[in-house]
Amino acid sequence: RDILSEYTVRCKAAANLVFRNMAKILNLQEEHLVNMIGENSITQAIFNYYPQCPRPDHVLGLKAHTDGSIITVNFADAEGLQLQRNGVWYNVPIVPNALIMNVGDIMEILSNGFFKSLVHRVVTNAEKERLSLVLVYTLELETELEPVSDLVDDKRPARYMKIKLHDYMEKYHDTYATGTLAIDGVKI
Ligand SMILES: O=C(O)CCC(=O)C(=O)O
Ligand SMILES: [Fe+2]
Repeated sequence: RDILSEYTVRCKAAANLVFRNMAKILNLQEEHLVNMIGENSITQAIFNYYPQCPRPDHVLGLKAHTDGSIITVNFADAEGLQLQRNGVWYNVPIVPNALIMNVGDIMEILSNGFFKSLVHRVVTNAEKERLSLVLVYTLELETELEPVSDLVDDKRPARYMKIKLHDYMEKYHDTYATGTLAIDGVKI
């Protein structure tokens, strides 16, 4: 428990570094996202265990989805994670001592679509079991989600409707079950 606690504190520092750089890319004040997220941030730690599977051609470890997070930080002990780009699946390599970070739905909404939530999945492996520790950075469920006002103007109107995170997560779980993407349901 102590190790996990220390790990989350250290990853928060890494996540904040990413939020500062994302803010810069968006031409916002460097601390804009850190401050905004800091006020009501929640971190969830999820362990995923994928046993060896004799039929990887028939069985997925985790089906295609985006994360309902701001960003997700993933530490895995083997390959298996795949990301989708332009309809093609790519393996995410394991780089020693490196973490995998991906943008989630909340960041796509906050950034008014500048950053896109990553479609990803996990494939199974006949020879190896696999373990991943996923840190999901999210917000209090009462948070009203909408694009950052500085990123909305006449030239680039809001591309996502305002929605309470609680209601968004309900859509998220429903669409996860049906295999569609919740983010598509809040686009204007
Ligand atoms: O196991 C992994 O590497 C990814 C897990 C994942 O995508 C998730 O928990 O949302
Ligand atoms: Fe995921």
